[in-house]
Amino acid sequence: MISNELEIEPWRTRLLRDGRAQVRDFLQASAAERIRECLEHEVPWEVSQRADLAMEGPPPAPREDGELLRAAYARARDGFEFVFDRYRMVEALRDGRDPGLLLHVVLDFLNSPQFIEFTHELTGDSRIRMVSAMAARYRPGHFLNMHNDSARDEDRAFAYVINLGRGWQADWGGQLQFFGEGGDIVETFVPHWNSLSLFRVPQMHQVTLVSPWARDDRYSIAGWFRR
Ligand SMILES: O=C(O)CCC(=O)C(=O)O
Ligand SMILES: [Fe+2]
Repeated sequence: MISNELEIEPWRTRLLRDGRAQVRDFLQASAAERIRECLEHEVPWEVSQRADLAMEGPPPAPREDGELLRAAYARARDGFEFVFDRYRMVEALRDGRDPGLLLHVVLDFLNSPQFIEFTHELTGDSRIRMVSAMAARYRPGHFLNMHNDSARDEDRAFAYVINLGRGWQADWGGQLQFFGEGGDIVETFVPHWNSLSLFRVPQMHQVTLVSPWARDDRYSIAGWFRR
């Protein structure tokens, strides 16, 4: 599933130095295509908002989500907020939902001895023992504002994002951005097709609003390498 051409050493050095890196052409091209097909046509998406606002059923259609977005933007004035569509891969596999969905195979692969060994080599952290995963779809107007990924009940070593939006351009929004001490943006990762964004946790970051003129949705599989 991972590209045979991937060189690990340069990325490991970069991660040690900067605490973040973006690897291009991460998956084998055919795997990236097949997973993207699954994300686009087979996944039963749900709206992801803050837990206290849980919404039942599928997300509203693009032109019918104005009210949901306006309410989220209003709440975002007061603090941490996000809206995007998600599919909780770990829970779905555990609960036996959606049999035959390719994402189940992906989750098993991410937790195979072979992939866990790869996370050790890539990050230099040999205490990583599992990989969590969720699929995400950011449509125009979706966003995830500033947060640091720390969690009380999980030992998250690194966050990862496999980006599967096609031909993503820097002016489509949906950028993964990192904040420095002074509140400036210190690095931006454009979610290029089939790239792997990787960063040490905790670290302040955001996903900027996806533009109305984006010609694709920002699809991804993301989660944490956990100890
Ligand atoms: O999609 C991304 O680039 C980052 C997502 C993220 O920060 C998260 O899900 O916590
Ligand atoms: Fe995050």
